Amino acid sequence: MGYDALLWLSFGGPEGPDEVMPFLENVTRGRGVPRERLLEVAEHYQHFGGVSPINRLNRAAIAAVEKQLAAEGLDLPVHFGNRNWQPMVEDTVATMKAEGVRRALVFPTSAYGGYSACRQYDEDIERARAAVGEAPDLVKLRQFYDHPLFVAAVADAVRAAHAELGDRPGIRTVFTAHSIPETADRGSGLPTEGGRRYSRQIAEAARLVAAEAGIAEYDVVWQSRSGPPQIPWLEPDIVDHLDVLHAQGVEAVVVSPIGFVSDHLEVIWDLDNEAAERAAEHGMAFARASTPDTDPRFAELVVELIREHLTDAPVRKLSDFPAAGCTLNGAPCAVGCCEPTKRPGR
Ligand SMILES: CC1=C(CCC(=O)O)c2cc3nc(cc4[nH]c(cc5[nH]c(cc1n2)c(C)c5CCC(=O)O)c(CCC(=O)O)c4C)C(CCC(=O)O)=C3C
Ligand SMILES: [Fe+2]
Repeated sequence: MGYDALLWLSFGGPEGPDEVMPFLENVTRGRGVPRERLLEVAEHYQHFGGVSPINRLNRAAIAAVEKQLAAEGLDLPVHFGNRNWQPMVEDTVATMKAEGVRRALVFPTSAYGGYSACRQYDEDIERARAAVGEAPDLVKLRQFYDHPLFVAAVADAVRAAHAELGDRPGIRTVFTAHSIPETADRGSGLPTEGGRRYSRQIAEAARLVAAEAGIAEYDVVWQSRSGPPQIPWLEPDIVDHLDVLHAQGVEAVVVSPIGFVSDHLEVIWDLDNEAAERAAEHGMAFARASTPDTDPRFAELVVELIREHLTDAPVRKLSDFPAAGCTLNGAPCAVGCCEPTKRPGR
């Protein structure tokens, strides 16, 4: 059961003003996102000099994982490729092939199931392999939203944000994730599960983190809605929700972007900017919990997911939902695909 590399597969983001529009065109190709929305989002990027932090954050997380691999005596070179911007995954897989990689594990930088968070990364794998020809076999690691290390890292970040607000009584904790179209959510996961894999996993992760952090009252809301306004997406939006909380007399909020692993542009714009501003308008105290990628447990988590595959270890997870996301060469998830005996590429 040999693997000779790890492919770190992420979303990608621009690294200069001229890269913003071509990046956005890659993201939204054929997805019916209105032009006005694109221009508005381009403004968010230009506000930061056209540079998304996402590539830098991925490189830093990769460096931490490389250290952890070395510390655990695992010889697995890490290659970085993106869906939407350089380094493009097609180029990365071509390099891997040229370097003689025959079989690699893939870590996608999303903890969840659903189309945008999981299935689209399978499509990226398929596209990249097709572009290269006689490509290495690529085995994707599972979804990790309910892994104890993920839950612990997010819970500590939530605790730290509460401490920032002075641990006063009456702080409301609000978990947020990227909104997706209602139809995409309903259609996510195996039909036998009843759909809504994405929003159910988000709700489950929020429940686990709240329990770990000792928080009784919390909300799960959505952010960064895109697409034409007449199409329903998951609601409520975080900014609207702050109005509701204010009307209820809530005076302090901790916002945890549980749907993301890093402080990329959607986090720093939609939360640190828009949501924080709305909270300030209402005179509400606001603290945003950090994302888990900079926590040492994140690198440990990635290496533990790798070890599951290398050693046929059982999955370590806190929810009762079936583990999912392990696929070979971009095939869709199958029932029980992450059980040790059914894992692809054994
Ligand atoms: C579920 C989900 C995640 C979490 C899972 C994961 O992390 O993979 C995620 C992550 C991200 N989304 C990102 C950026 C964007 N997402 C967009 C558009 C969309 N996202 C969607 C969903 C998600 N997105 C959807 C259903 C659309 C509509 C168009 C389509 O169906 O594709 C658009 C287009 C403009 C707009 O309309 O907002 C942009 C620029 C960045 C990078 C930020 C940076 O640059 O730092 C990251 C990490
Ligand atoms: Fe997105």
